[in-house]
Amino acid sequence: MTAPIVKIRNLKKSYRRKSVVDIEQLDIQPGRILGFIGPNGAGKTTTIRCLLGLARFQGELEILGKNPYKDRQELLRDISFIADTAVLPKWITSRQLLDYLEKVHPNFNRHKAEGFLAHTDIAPNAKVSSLSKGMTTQLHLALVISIDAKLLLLDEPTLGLDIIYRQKFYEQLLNDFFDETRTVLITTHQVEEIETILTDIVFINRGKIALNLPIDDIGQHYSEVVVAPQDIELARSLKPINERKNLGDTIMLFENQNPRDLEQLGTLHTPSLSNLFVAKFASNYQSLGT
Ligand SMILES: Nc1ncnc2c1ncn2[C@@H]1O[C@H](COP(=O)(O)OP(=O)(O)OP(=O)(O)O)[C@@H](O)[C@H]1O
Repeated sequence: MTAPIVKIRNLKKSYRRKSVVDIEQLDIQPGRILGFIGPNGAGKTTTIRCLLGLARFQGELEILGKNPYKDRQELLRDISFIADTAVLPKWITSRQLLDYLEKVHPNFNRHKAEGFLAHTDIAPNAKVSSLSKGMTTQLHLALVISIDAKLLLLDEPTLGLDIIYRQKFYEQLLNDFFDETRTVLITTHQVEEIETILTDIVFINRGKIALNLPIDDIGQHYSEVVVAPQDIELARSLKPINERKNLGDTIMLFENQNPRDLEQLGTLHTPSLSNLFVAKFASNYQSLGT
């Protein structure tokens, strides 16, 4: 096996003695697109800040064999990122941004960025202050995926973008950025949009990893069954982790249950990422009456 791009062992981060990240172990190999998914306040952004060397942490964290806090300067050649609070200076124009990055970043490909921007309405002389929120994000994304980085960290990258551009962005990410030498980590609450491009999912809840699986293995561990009315009590006895109603049907989601037992109850299918998310985290929201 090749060396992981990201290696985490006992990563801990607290704010005012409150533990917000506590990840025992996580390795991310090159050539993977990992969805880093969790409820609000789960610790996703804090973990990304640690990966970027922007926050001190306890434990072991290596990116390309280096410590992001100590070797930040060196690592920034190989890491590209967009933060959920992404801001660009208001006074700068799109062209000036390209000029700047070309000068300061050895791995920035101006030609590529211009190609991405050609598909938007952003004029080279447009100041950031004159762009809409979504256009600013488009500009930022075009810059970020034009950096020849080994690791791309995307924290809610498509926030504020319309649906067509969101789809286009993920297409570009796959076709024009991603290859087997690179790694992408994406956090988003719009899980259904990234489901088809992910190779792996990591669910994080209250700072801890709740699930870490290649996307193709979900079906080996999780099954959804539309349960026939007469079998509902029997199905409940197999302890589904979630039960929901859909147009009068009762659908139950099971974790690590024998498929032969489940087949007696109805047709099995692999749950979508959003249904799996709800099943795993609905208990966080019980106080909301869900
Ligand atoms: N600078 C800070 N000072 C104190 N607490 C913080 C700070 N940054 C984050 N936290 C706390 O750490 C926890 C994790 O926050 P984080 O932003 O990592 O969550 P998240 O998973 O990215 O959430 P969301 O999906 O809502 O963006 C939260 O309880 C948050 O209040």
